[in-house]
Amino acid sequence: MSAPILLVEDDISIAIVITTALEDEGLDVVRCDTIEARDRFLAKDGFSLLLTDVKLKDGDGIETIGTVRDNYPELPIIILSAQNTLDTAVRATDSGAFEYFPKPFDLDELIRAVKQAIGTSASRPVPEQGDDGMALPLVGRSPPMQAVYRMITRVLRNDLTVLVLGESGTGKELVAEAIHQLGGRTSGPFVAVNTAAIPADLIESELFGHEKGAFTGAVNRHIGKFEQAHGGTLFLDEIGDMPMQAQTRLLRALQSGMILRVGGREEVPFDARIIAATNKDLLPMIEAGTFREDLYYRLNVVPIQLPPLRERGDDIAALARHFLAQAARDGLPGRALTEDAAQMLCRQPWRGNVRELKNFIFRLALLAREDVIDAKAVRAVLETDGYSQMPAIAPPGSGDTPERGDDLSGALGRWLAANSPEPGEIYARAMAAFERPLFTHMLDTTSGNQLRAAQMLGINRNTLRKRLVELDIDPEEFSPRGTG
Ligand SMILES: Nc1ncnc2c1ncn2[C@@H]1O[C@H](COP(=O)(O)OP(=O)(O)OP(=O)(O)O)[C@@H](O)[C@H]1O
Repeated sequence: MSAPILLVEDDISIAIVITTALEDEGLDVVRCDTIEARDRFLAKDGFSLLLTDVKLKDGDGIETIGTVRDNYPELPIIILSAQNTLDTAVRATDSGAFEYFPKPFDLDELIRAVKQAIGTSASRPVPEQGDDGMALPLVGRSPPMQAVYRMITRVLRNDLTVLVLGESGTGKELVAEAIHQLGGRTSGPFVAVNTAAIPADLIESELFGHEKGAFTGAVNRHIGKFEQAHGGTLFLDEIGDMPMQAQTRLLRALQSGMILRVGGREEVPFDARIIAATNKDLLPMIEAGTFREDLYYRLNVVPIQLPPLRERGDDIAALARHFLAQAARDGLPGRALTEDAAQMLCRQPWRGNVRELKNFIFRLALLAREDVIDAKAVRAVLETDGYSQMPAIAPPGSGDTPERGDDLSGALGRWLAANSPEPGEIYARAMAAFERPLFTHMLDTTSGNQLRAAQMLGINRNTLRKRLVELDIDPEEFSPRGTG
């Protein structure tokens, strides 16, 4: 069960309604009605979410959000307000809140936002959206993914054009599907076009359709993707690979809200939300003249940047377990993962991002000999796959970490000269060299209290716990009991 939600609300009837609704969803709620009490609770215990009113007896809930964000950077915040003004909305959004709900609000919507913010909807396979039963498996609660969810919630109630950016396999299409299914166009179709996979001479006819006789082979009228997506969402994947001529036509369509079928005489209006995606860096392409600048600005109304998997290591174990469950639903043997096995997966580089991890997990489910997959079983499949495994993080005193009086650049110089650790492993080794003295110092200061150490560091308690295991640091050694 996740940590409780802290609700700060001084209208007792609203507080009861919200608490009851959240508890009915199996969520734990702690309630208070002042900023002073809020800060006291936050300092005392870990919470999964702060749900706060604006006008409180002892101050303004938004004005003080900055301090909360500084002290608890990973805590998602949802603001509720009776001051239903644009100014409050802007201040709430600027404060970095995950979501803002003017009162009176729709309770179901609030619950949905709460679940999204704390990641429960993301960590379960979620088939609850969409009548066709299609799941929205956006797994991951790491801070970069929380930022992605925040952006997604901001575009659900409008039809703004979204540009999803990120390396291949980071989940761009999944984000587009999530926007479609959670937003207001779910009764219409979700039409995805991979512009890189269509031959250049066919792309305009694919997107905009063609009239009978428009070109040799056009024996019938063809309805293009823009029209097929009527009432729904058109997802233009790999937009960076679109030929120039098609870019021009696309720009014209976006500007006018009308399309012209190839060989057609009259423009027809289209009604589709446009979400585009690319794994390319479009700015150098604009410089090089291969991507239209005006089209870029048309598409880039709301950019959503998906982080590579290596920047959200915290999500790897959850994703791995999610894919094991998916593999079991797909008919592969049901498997579980030990903590050691999950840690080993977290140390892999996953250059192909979530897609690569997913493929690996499916192979693992197929090839493992036992139902419970341990680190040895993971290693065996990694080796058959020819993965170059990241070495274990250097234990203290191995001679491979910066020595006392030596700075990190000194150690880096030595590593580079000796080619050890190997390229590709330097970041992990440098992080270990930096984190080890940092964490031991903080544990020393807090007598081994991990929660306090994590709060002082401004990182999540679970992140600290995970890194301590990886670095083989035993917090017990710093507790008064451990030293005795
Ligand atoms: N956060 C996530 N939770 C669960 N599954 C995910 C997540 N992100 C990606 N996946 C899965 O990983 C695979 C790759 O995702 P997707 O196709 O959306 O990536 P992409 O960024 O669009 O890739 P490309 O740029 O190559 O088209 C899919 O099977 C998708 O379901």
